[in-house]
Amino acid sequence: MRKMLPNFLKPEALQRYIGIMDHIAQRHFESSWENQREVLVFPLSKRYTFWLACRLFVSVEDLNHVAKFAEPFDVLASGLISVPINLPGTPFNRAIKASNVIRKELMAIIKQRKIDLAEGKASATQDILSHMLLTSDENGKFMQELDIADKILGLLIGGHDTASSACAFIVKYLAELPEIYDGVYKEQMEIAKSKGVGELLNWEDIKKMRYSWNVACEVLRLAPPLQGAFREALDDFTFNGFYIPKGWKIYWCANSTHRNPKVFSEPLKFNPSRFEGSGPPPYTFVPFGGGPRMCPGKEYAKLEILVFMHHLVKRFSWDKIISDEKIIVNPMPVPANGLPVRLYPHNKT
Ligand code: HEM
Repeated sequence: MRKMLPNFLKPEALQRYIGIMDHIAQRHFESSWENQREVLVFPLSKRYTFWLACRLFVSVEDLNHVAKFAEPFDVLASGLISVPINLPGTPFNRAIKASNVIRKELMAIIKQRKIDLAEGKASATQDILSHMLLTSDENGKFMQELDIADKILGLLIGGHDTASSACAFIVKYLAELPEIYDGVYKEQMEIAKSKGVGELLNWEDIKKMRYSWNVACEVLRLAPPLQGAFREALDDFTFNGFYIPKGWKIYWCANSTHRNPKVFSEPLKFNPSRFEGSGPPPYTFVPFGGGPRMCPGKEYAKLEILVFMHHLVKRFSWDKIISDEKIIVNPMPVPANGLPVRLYPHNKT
């Protein structure tokens, strides 16, 4: 299944979802940002990415239904990195119970979808669930319902706090760097102005968002949502004078890799031009990991981040309410106070 995941999340498969992302982003900004003088960015960016995931993975769009997932999901997320003691009341135990609630809800959706597909009431391309139900592996075998529920749960977990952390940090850096904000604003307004009334974003528009993506990459370099991951040494080797025996677990770290001055001159300086042309050499910029276990959600994340940036800068400029807000890492980097900002709508300034 790990081999099949990229099939559901590769750019060709995701292109058809850009319009839906645009539509959900529009509804999100209308309901949660517009007509507000101040907002708390981090909870809102989480709401945006979770709503998108519910819609794109399993066609759950109604906010009451989204909330049915969101509540147990928060419990699950807070128990993900916890002491694995399965006793009543422990975060680990609560996370297991919450994952069972979500799995049950997903199973009901999957069963209903199978019926709807058979009766022609659901479409093969409406979301990733339909795609999974209708795709077989190289031996013609289809996935079991429980397997699909687990894969979707895995995608929800993988994509939950990561992309929302990236969106929140984009808001932070754009507030701090007006000239970078101007570049993103100019690029996104050119795209916005080229669209007819009610016309949704498409793949061609995404391809024009080059500068915005360079900015997002620079944010991911300086504030990678995942700090790293484990690998196992397949053979004995020596690194920087340290002998590592076969079988040892090794932790690779995105933060220190991204601040290597031999690759990124003035590593603490925000400079999106590092990503122009062919960008940094392989394995030096690793917010999504690398090698065979690289994040399968990379392209999906890219689309949701760019659609977020489009809607954000098209509507507002903003400034931070707490100029020196601290960043805590738990386990993702998050602004300690949730990043409160003051909004300045373009049409009212
Ligand atoms: C900015 C957003 C994201 C970042 C920075 C990120 C980063 C990562 C990283 C560093 C890994 C570990 C890769 C490795 O070990 O080499 C990973 C794994 C994973 N990610 Fe993402 N991710 C993001 C968004 C997403 C999204 C949106 C999804 C789902 C649609 C997703 C699904 C997954 C899954 C399922 C894995 C586990 C893959 C495996 O174990 O083989 N991620 N991600």
